[in-house]
Amino acid sequence: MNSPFILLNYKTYAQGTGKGAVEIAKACKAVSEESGIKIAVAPQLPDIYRVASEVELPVFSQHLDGIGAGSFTGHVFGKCIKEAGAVGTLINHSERRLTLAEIEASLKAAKEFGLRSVICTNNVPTTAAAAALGPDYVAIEPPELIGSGIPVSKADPEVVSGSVEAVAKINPDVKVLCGAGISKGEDLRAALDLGSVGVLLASGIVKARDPKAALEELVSLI
Ligand SMILES: O=C[C@H](O)COP(=O)(O)O
Repeated sequence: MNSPFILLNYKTYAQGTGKGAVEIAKACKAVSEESGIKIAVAPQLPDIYRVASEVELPVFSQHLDGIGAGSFTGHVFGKCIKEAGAVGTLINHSERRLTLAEIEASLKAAKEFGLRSVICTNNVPTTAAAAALGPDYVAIEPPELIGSGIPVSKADPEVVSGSVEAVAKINPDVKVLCGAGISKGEDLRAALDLGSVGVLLASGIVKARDPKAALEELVSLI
């Protein structure tokens, strides 16, 4: 089996801001090396350069706009996050929703700048639609379970297995992540058993008293 992929989104949690962004990335690197499991982090945009410069770990952006160089004040430009050290980006996170046209434009920008793409979705039909666009990953996250501590892989296994099935029919090159409420080893194990290749998670690790110990527990059943 290929290594599962764990993508840790820092959101705007205070613990994952500034210096904390680097400390959590160091914990991720240590656990990735100990376990052999691929771990990447998505800090806030102004922390991308800092984290990527100080820790040898894949860094993702939390968002990317489908714009190019020019008159786009306040937008997130693919070239800029790439040069800051990002290797990929979330697109359409539940807390940063986009229109379908914007999702397609963001994905195009990600491809243009060689950034890996993770399109977030909220149910099986939107996962199917996202897969049709051809990102590297889709990440299925029922919004009601985000930050709840109730793992999607246990509370709503059908949305994960249904997404895996839908994506396999539409574009088998697209890999499926799942997220929302994932924090324990058994949640990750269940997510993989449902056919996803990994998880997108946040609060269970970023807000943990000891993020390294929480990560070690997360990968303990792999
Ligand atoms: O990007 C991460 C997801 O929104 C899941 O967040 P959570 O692990 O805090 O439920």
